[in-house]
Amino acid sequence: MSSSTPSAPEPSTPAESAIPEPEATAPASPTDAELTAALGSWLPEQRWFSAKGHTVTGVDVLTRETLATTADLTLVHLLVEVHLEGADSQVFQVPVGVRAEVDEDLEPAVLLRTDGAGGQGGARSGCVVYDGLRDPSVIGLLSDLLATGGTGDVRFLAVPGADLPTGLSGRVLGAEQSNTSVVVGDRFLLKLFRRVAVGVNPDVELHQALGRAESAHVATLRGWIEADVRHDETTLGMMQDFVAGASEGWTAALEAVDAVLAAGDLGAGDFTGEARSLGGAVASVHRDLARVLGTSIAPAAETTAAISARVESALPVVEGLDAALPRVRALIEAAGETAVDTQRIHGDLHLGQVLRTPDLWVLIDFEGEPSRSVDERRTPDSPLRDVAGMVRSVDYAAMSRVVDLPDDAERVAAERLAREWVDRTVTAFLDGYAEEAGRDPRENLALLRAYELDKAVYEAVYEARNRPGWLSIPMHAIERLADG
Ligand SMILES: Nc1ncnc2c1ncn2[C@@H]1O[C@H](COP(=O)(O)OP(=O)(O)O)[C@@H](O)[C@H]1O
Ligand SMILES: O=P(O)(O)O[C@H]1O[C@H](CO)[C@@H](O[C@H]2O[C@H](CO)[C@@H](O)[C@H](O)[C@H]2O)[C@H](O)[C@H]1O
Repeated sequence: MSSSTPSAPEPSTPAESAIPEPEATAPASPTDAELTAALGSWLPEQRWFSAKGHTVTGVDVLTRETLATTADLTLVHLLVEVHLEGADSQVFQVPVGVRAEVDEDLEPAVLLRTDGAGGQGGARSGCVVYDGLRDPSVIGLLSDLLATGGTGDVRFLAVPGADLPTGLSGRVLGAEQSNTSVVVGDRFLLKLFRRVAVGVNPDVELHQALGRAESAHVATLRGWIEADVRHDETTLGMMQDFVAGASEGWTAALEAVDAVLAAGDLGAGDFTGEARSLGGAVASVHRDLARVLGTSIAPAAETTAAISARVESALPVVEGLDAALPRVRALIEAAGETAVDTQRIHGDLHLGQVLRTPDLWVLIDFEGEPSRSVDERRTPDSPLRDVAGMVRSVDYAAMSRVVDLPDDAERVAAERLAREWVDRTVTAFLDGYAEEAGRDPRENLALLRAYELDKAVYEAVYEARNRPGWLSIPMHAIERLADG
């Protein structure tokens, strides 16, 4: 990919471009001033806007590049810097479509309508600017650029032999998450990172490494999009095979929990077989990452200091966290006595990051926690962090189904059943991991618990900012962990 990842395959040479040349009839472009004014109110409403909870004090267009122009559509790539009160600014990627007018189905994606007044260089007609990733034609243009190799400031690079066809169109995936993923031609999954973290994104780097290891538990990487941001090569997106016919681990786990709660019987939603094979898949991916990218040892004190720092920084954001503080500190201290085996890991593993195909589990989204810097995310860490992430997620799946129940005897019974389901499922997951890894994560229980706590604190901050109705899920987990 770059000088910073020397073993990565070189991108393939661009073929003849399928992107049409600009045409005279293309719609007018908005000015930067129009864009920044509109983005100031539009960005905070987006699910992927990671600066929620901060007041936006200003928006600057950092870079603006027209990527493609057809008769009725201009695709403009924007990197925008959002200035925040009392916090560091954040950079977001916003590819926009510009048309003279849009169909009804694109109305919800509209960011700005100009009336044509205020344009630079004389009169111009009005235009509609909208979130490009909602438009199948825009997705098609991005995919064509990957297939043919875009050579502007935003670079489109295909993995050698990727053999990407042109002329595909796309659709946005239902659920918006930290980033925006679209399906292209029902064959590929194109993900555009929304908050741009300067540097090479671990999602591309680790997919490349696991490709070299021929891991069966990841989708094949086909290409990526990058640009220099503040002089550093920075990943903006990636294209990989779309895993067809797969169900998300989160959905599968919820179905099992629902069956248990509806029947009042653990046997009705047994997830232990799935959890066991999931544990095996995670262990297999860890082994491959260690083999290709190496291992190291870190003093446990470094790990516990980082967890303590996370807890401290969460205190002002998460109301009530301070009540558990002395017990939380004791839990963290207990983990600080041994050295930690480290390697590259997934970094943000949960049930929403695993896909169940008829044959096996596939792990996705190796980006790490989006709120960390790229350097932090690329630092080797204990595989127990991933194990803890999945343990927390099993708890989430069960508790998300009881969190909204009225506070009565029925809820108490449901909670008890849900907790038993969690215990069984977690045990099976850890058994499956131990069997494949040849090493049981429970051998270092104090460290495993410290990572669970770390994740629960991260989740508490995440929920406080994004889903306050679910805040009690990680808060209860913190209480349980703190109580030993
Ligand atoms: N290779 C793939 N094949 C099929 N679906 C995928 C693939 N990768 C991701 N997805 C789907 O896209 C969603 C978002 O992908 P993810 O990488 O987790 O994005 P984010 O960084 O926004 O969390 C996932 O929850 C999953 O349902
Ligand atoms: O969108 P990402 O995949 O990058 O992850 C972020 O959002 C997740 C929520 O979608 C959040 O995960 C938390 O909720 C999940 C259920 O929605 C649950 O499975 C996870 O265990 C829980 O941590 C994740 O932490 C955040 O980084």
